[in-house]
Amino acid sequence: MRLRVHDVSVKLGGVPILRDASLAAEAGEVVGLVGPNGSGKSTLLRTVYRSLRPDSGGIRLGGHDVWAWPARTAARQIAAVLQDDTTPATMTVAEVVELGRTPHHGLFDRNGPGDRAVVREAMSRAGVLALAGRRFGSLSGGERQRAQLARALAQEPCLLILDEPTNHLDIKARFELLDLVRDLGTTTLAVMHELDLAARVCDSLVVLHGGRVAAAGPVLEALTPQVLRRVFGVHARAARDPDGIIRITYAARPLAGDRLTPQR
Ligand SMILES: Nc1ncnc2c1ncn2[C@@H]1O[C@H](COP(=O)(O)OP(=O)(O)OP(=O)(O)O)[C@@H](O)[C@H]1O
Repeated sequence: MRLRVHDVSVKLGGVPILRDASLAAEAGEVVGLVGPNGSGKSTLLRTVYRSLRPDSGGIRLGGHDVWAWPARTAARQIAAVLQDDTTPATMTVAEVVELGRTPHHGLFDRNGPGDRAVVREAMSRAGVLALAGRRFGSLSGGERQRAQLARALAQEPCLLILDEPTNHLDIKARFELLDLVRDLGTTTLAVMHELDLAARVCDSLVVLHGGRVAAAGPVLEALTPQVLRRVFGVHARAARDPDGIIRITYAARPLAGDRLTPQR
């Protein structure tokens, strides 16, 4: 489903955190939200998954105002995998993933055969089927991350929200998870810190800086040397290599060909 965030502004404690932030994700696209620490990425995500109502602007999913939906409708449409995880440690992985089915029926209704098949498939895709009987609290950081993703997949959402999805994952697991996200075909908005990984998985990027959108578009259009320097404070260049993979080269000094403001 197509996502539109238009002119979202948020103040927290009287301080402007987001200023007229807009972004778009077409149906099935993976859009990366990148920017330095404190630029407002998590705050913007919160307005989309309805944990924080924007002061102005709006969020539309498939043409519907997500803030006008009843909570249950929104829970069926939007799944979020977040860092601040409050999942009870005593629940098994299977029970955690089953929670993803709750918006599709009542909290106290039992899962039917259809639900159980969805849960099993979600665990299989996220690579946690072998952990189904393990207590959530006994999992490693990466295993928890995959269990949370399985719960989100079991929700069968139209929009997937990911906050630093590769945190805690080893390098192989990072690539596996990002390839899985790509293959889902679900509209996805993901906060990502590692620009190389964002470039690999995302159809387009939105660069936040001081609560405003500083650049947006296909990866190579968004991550220009100027944006990398002005927003992230690094000398770097993004380029597609002969394998078709976008790589980012970082340097201690300005790279040849960079246009720099003359130094006094
Ligand atoms: N309740 C609050 N009151 C005041 N300021 C807040 C509040 N919550 C967040 N902020 C501030 O809003 C700004 C944006 O925070 P946010 O978590 O959205 O940034 P971020 O880009 O996700 O950062 P990071 O990359 O470090 O996770 C930060 O300066 C943060 O300190």
